[in-house]
Amino acid sequence: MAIQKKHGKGRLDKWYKLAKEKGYRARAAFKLIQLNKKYGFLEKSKVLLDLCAAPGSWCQVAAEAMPVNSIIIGVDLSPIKPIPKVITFQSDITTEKCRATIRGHLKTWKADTVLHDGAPNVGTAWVQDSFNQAELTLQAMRLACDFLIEGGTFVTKVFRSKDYNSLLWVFNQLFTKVEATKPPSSRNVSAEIFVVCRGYKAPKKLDPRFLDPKSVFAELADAAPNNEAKVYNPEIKKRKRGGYEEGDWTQFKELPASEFINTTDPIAILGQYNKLSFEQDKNGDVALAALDKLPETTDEIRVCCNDLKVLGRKEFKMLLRWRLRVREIFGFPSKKTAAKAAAAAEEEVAEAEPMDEELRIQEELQAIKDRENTKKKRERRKANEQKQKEIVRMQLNMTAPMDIGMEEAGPLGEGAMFSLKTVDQTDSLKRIAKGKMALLKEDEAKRDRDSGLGTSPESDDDSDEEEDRLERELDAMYEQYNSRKGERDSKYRAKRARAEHEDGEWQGLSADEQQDDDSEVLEEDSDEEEDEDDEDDEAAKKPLIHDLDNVPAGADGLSKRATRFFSQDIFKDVAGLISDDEGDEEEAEEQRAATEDAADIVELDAEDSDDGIPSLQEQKAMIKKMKQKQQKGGEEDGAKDFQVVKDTTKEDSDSESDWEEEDKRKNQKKPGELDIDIITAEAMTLAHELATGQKTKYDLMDDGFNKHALKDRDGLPEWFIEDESKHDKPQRPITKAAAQAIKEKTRALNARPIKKVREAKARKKFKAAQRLEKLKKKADILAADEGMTEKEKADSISKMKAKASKAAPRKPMRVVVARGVNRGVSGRPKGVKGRYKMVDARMRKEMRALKRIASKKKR
Ligand SMILES: C[S@@+](CC[C@H](N)C(=O)[O-])C[C@H]1O[C@@H](n2cnc3c(N)ncnc32)[C@H](O)[C@@H]1O
Repeated sequence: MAIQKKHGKGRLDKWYKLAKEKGYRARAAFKLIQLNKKYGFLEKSKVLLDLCAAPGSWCQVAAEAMPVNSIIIGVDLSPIKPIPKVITFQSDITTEKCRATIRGHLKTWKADTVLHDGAPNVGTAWVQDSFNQAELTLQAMRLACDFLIEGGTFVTKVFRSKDYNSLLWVFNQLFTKVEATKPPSSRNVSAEIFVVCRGYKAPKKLDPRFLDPKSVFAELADAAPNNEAKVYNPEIKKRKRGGYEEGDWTQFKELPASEFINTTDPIAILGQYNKLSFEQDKNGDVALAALDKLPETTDEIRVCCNDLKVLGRKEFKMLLRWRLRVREIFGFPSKKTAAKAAAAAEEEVAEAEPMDEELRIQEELQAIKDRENTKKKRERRKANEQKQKEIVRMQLNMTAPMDIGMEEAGPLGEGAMFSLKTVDQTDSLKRIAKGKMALLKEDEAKRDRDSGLGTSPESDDDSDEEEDRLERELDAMYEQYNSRKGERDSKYRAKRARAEHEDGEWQGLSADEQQDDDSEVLEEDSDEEEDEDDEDDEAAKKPLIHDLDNVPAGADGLSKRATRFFSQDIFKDVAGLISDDEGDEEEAEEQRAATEDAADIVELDAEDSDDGIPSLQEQKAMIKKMKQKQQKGGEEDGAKDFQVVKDTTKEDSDSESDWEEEDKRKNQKKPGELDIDIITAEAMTLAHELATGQKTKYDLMDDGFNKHALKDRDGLPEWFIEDESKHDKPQRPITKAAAQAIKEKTRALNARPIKKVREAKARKKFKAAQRLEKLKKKADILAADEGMTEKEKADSISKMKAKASKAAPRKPMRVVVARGVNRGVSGRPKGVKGRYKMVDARMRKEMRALKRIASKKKR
């Protein structure tokens, strides 16, 4: 039976064909080629371990790319056909036997790179089917940890699943750089993604939990429910995709209201339960009965307690306030009473053991100082809160900056709320990005919650303060929610940053922004932090914020912005722009002269913006200068090498190239006008978007960075390049109007006669001119003839004119029937001169019949 080829998912795609053509055993080879192109780990490796290597295309690629005499070991459940320069064996990578075999092959060597492209369910040992991909990856990493050299690279395939983040977290603990990427040859429909982990930390002792699937994958699944969010932000309801919580199969949860009063964690109750009930049997809980009778337990409170799940922020606050009041009535320890008790105890101690006079004064002073400090702190906090509120009001155009004294310090001034002072070092920023801040905040929040809502004796003291705090937290959470919502959209974020940038006020990323950007990187343990490598230390010393204003102007007189722009690599070879320090003196002198002229123009508006890109005027000025210089240079060079001669061919063809002349005249640009012709609908759409301000130059720059930007086509076959060229560009939008405009333009172009017709017309014109010339000469001779009367002369001239203007009669078309010797003849049939038309007998008959019918109808 013929082997049936798989066509699902477009299995036989271009990568498949290319793999066949290049002799790779699987299309997967290109994934490794592309990963290596990006990260370049193969060329640097001398020892490589390929886990799950069958059929062996990765080994083939490794053998090609790694230095000669490298050691390559491939292992798989399935057998691997021998590959030159590669050691292969059949084994299960999750077994001890496999580890021992690898050790036997490697001896004392360590691997520079470990590859893993394993996928369960595809091997021959179906016992392994239950093993899921994430666990297999963890097993592969276990082997990597055993055999990798310090600083080594581990490349693994991972599937985007719920375990993905857990795996990334583990990778981050063990490697200094972890990046996830999807090479172009990986099918878009596949959930696979490749993680390249570089810089193996090679810890002396590895916590076994890192490699234990149970602890790695369980950790995140059992995250504590965020009751605070439920209570403080009840409007945002998250669906629980996992269904019921483990071991808790009841949907509706009820609790006696007295428990809510007693509890030390009211937030948890409000977040978890559906109802706080006042109902009970006779002789039930006395506290609940008393609570039921209290005047504070109003009808409103009862209604709220009846269904906690429908409550909003306001109602939750009301319940919390009610709890505090009831606790006071019931005589629960509060902040005030606890403070009093503490003071009394202190006094008692003081009485019992009278202090030395000096010590006492000192302590008193200290106490006064402490009191003052706390008072100041409170005031500062209040002022800050006030300021924040004012800022929000200002953003809503409700107040002016002077109302809150912002005109002096500015929003980033000293002591300002959004000052970047705290994150001006890369390490601080990294810490924040890695989630330290989040942990800290969470801890603080937890502490606040514990102390603020009843756990500590202080908490119940001052209900006003409590309310204030609640209010603040609720406001802050709402603010956070709003800003997160906006910032989740990267486009919005980029736009906002750009807007700030353009205003010249943007001074880096805020901690929050950075945190959001790196949200995929999980928090690190503080112990691990100490393990940060030298590279990080070095980076930490580098300041994060550079003062762009203090960058000195270029020595060549260009503005800072222009200097930075023209110092890019692409301008390296352009003479006359930026002189090379090491270049020869004369050349530098010449170039300086040219750039100085350009700088005069460029300097005008370059000063006030610092985005590193010259404005359009600057660029135009530079281009103009460059052109002038090139022209000048060209003329000079030309004068040296060539002799300028008159173009005689031009004269001859003058009459024939009238069309071209006309075209040129039409297309001639005014001085300073750019030579741009919009010929595609995409370009037209883009031009329109630019003109109407829907797109900016920054958007264009952003668009330039896409997955097609850095494609290399060296060594690829023609058919592949041809196929690629159809799809390897970003799909730009086209508007209906732009497409229509281009259609019109093409139609107008098509309406113009083609070159041959133009030439024929020109020839005709030329001949007519010749005839006219002849006629003129004859007319002159006639006019000079003295034997003719004036009338005779006039008649002869008009006859000559009529004759000249009369077109030569067209020779009739000859119809040649494709029969006999003429059957199947291509080109002119033998013995036929002049215009002809080949017809077959049937066609001639049909044409005659048609004529007959037409003439009959006329009659
Ligand atoms: C996608 S293929 C690898 C392709 C390979 N990278 C190449 O370039 O040819 C996945 C391989 O993982 C192997 N595999 C799955 N579970 C394994 C295990 N527990 N031990 C060893 N190999 C395993 C399968 O046998 C299969 O050959």
